[in-house]
Amino acid sequence: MLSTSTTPSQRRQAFRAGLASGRLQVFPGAFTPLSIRLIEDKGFDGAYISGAVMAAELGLPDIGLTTLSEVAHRAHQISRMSDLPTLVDADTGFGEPMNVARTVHELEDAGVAGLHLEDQVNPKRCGHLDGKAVVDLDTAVKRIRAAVDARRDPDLVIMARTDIRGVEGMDAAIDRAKALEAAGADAIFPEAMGTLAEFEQMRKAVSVPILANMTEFGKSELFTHQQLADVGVNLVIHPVSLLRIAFGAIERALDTLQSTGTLDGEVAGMQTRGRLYELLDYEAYNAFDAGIYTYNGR
Ligand SMILES: C[C@](O)(C(=O)O)[C@H](CC(=O)O)C(=O)O
Ligand SMILES: [Mg+2]
Repeated sequence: MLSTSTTPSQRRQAFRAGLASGRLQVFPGAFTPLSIRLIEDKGFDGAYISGAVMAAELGLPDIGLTTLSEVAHRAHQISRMSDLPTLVDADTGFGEPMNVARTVHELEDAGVAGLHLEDQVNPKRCGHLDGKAVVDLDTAVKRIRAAVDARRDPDLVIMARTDIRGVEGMDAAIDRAKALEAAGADAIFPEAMGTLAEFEQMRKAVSVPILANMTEFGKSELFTHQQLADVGVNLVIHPVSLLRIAFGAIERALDTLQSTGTLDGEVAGMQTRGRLYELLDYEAYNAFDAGIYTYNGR
């Protein structure tokens, strides 16, 4: 009721244990605080908080327009509603190394279990689009060092994302990933890998956990969890999927409403009031009220 029963530190430890478990961790993207309740209810290991989704929900493209305050606020709203560890997209860290340090503090305070910082230049782009540019190695390393040094909770997972594969190719991606690991990154997010063999190559090149981004309409095929586990990937995200699924359904329903004048035919596919209340733990609120208002201590 009201919020999670665990502390951020417990959720960070759970995230680290999951990454070290040898079992693929599956993090669907929670696009709202309510959706993390559903992800938790279905038994997933954690939830991803996507920058692309956050921007889209504000009606903005994912080109670095969202602010640290907006991201931290949303990350807090989502992270506080479940016991699952959350991994948040911190884009390029919102500025220079000192800004990156502040980003880490804000996101730590927001209760996330981990965050990733990427090596794109500002303004950044979706990692699966063409026309991206990356910063030089020194700048990329300084971002990660600043984040690692700023962290107050040693269990906060600092993940380094490299977008260099789509710009300079796989050899450059391997070199950069190694350098980011050496700079203190706890995990590597190799963006826009083309094939399973590339994931495998990356897995062999670094000793920290690696992430696979199974975003739709991107550069990677949508590999199954089994395929990813088989090449040693430690964590998979489905970052924008729930938003795409919801908006696909919403658009179809709006068309139906427009053409038929009723949503009666859509009700069977809707989440019921009962299921919504279950996710909200409505019962517990009733019980709380009953406990307070029926109290007769005299
Ligand atoms: C993972 C990602 O950074 C995100 O913000 O969710 C995006 C996802 C997308 O735009 O499909 C990305 O750059 O891959
Ligand atoms: Mg992003």
